[in-house]
Amino acid sequence: MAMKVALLGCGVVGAEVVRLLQEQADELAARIGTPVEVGGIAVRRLGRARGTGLDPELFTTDAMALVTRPDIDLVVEVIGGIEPARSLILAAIKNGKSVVTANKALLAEDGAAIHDAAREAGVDVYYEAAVAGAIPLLRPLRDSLAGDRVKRVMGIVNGTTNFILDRMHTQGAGFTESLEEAQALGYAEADPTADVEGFDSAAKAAILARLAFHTRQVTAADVHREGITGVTAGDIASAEAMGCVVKPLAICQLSEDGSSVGVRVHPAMLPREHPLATVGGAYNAVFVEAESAGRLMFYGAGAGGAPTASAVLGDLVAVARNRLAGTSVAEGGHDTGLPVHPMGDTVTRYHLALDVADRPGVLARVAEVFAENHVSIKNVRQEGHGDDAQLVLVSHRAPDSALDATVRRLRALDTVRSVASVMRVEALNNAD
Ligand SMILES: NC(=O)C1=CN([C@@H]2O[C@H](COP(=O)(O)OP(=O)(O)OC[C@H]3O[C@@H](n4cnc5c(N)ncnc54)[C@H](O)[C@@H]3O)[C@@H](O)[C@H]2O)C=CC1
Ligand SMILES: N[C@@H](CC=O)C(=O)O
Ligand code: NA
Repeated sequence: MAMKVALLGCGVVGAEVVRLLQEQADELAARIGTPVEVGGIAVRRLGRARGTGLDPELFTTDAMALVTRPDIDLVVEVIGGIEPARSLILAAIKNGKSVVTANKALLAEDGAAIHDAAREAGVDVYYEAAVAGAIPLLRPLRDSLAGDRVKRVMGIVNGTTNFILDRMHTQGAGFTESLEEAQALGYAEADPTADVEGFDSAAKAAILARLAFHTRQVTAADVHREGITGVTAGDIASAEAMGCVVKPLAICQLSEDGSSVGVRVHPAMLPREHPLATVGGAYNAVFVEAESAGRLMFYGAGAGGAPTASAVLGDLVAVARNRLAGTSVAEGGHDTGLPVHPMGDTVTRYHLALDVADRPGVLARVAEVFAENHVSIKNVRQEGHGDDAQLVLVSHRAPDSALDATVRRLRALDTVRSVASVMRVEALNNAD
């Protein structure tokens, strides 16, 4: 007997899911062991010719009636946002349906409750598309690395912001035009503030931290978040002068004593030789460092309709197979309870460009401020002279709170006309 799928949402991702379900119907049936049939599609408005080739009778605006229909086996949620997605997913679970979703915002906020409900109902909730689109990342973290100890996950998990910064570096393009291009290509969220202010990456980082460190204690609200709207042409130029590129990073890291985790999202400078520095366009890439496995890198399309639909279909096959086998994969049952530590306790490295008065004693005074805050300087160089003098400094690793205090103190110095650029610097080798 065919498995019936209810699709919630038919936008950028949903339309591609429908296309693939139709085009690959025979392969999917062979791989699952039974055909998959679209049982209904919930949309916001009826009446548009959707070009799906499907019977118009399949479209409905009553998503709740669709997810609770007795003949539906699997629900694919690609509406996005918190409500009504949460109520629809919980209703589907309660009614014994397995769920596939691409909704990072919801999972980051309420993942624990959704997994609890799924465990209780004996159904699956799979969400590979929610982080880094097409890239197989969540199932490798959940399953393949289940026997290892993950120490750090660091990556580019937002295609829109990587696309914008890449355009700024390679074409000198402006922020607004690059964002519009990313929107036209289907990479951006419905509200692109989610991308450019780091909310999307923060949700993904929370999901990654929970899976990597087996803790239920991380939600998007716990993630230190800085968007890319403050990145200036000056930052880009400063990065290039140092042989670096600016990348939108998400970093989840176990503390040195293993008692807490740091989870942060912010733009950072990366040396050009860093593997993440070469990840251009809307591509995503994620580094995972585990005790026994060492360094692993996952790379591919992190956004866009077809790549995201590929991950949705992969999950659909997995949950359909589980259902046929009468089994489900419970997630989130074990909680290490690891809490998130404040950003100030995270050890980072800063790059600073200071517009200064070019006169004797200025460098000494700047160095003094670093020393007063127990921050060691890795290197310093002066560019220009007279009224155009700029001091460019890179610190050694120090608690973020000490680096932040250093910058605040420097801003107050008479000899520092302005702080032209402040950005964290990440490196492969974390020893210095
Ligand atoms: N576009 C991308 O590259 C990626 C998107 N995602 C996620 O996939 C999900 C969908 O994203 P997109 O397809 O890009 O968004 P979209 O905005 O293109 O599509 C969402 C669709 O849901 C419909 N919708 C809204 N409320 C509804 C309701 N109550 N009932 C039925 N339909 C409703 C909207 O009318 C729209 O057509 C989001 O959770 C997003 O974060 C994940 C990875 C990549
Ligand atoms: N808006 C997101 C889409 C994928 O999650 C992005 O740009 O990465
Ligand atoms: Na993925």
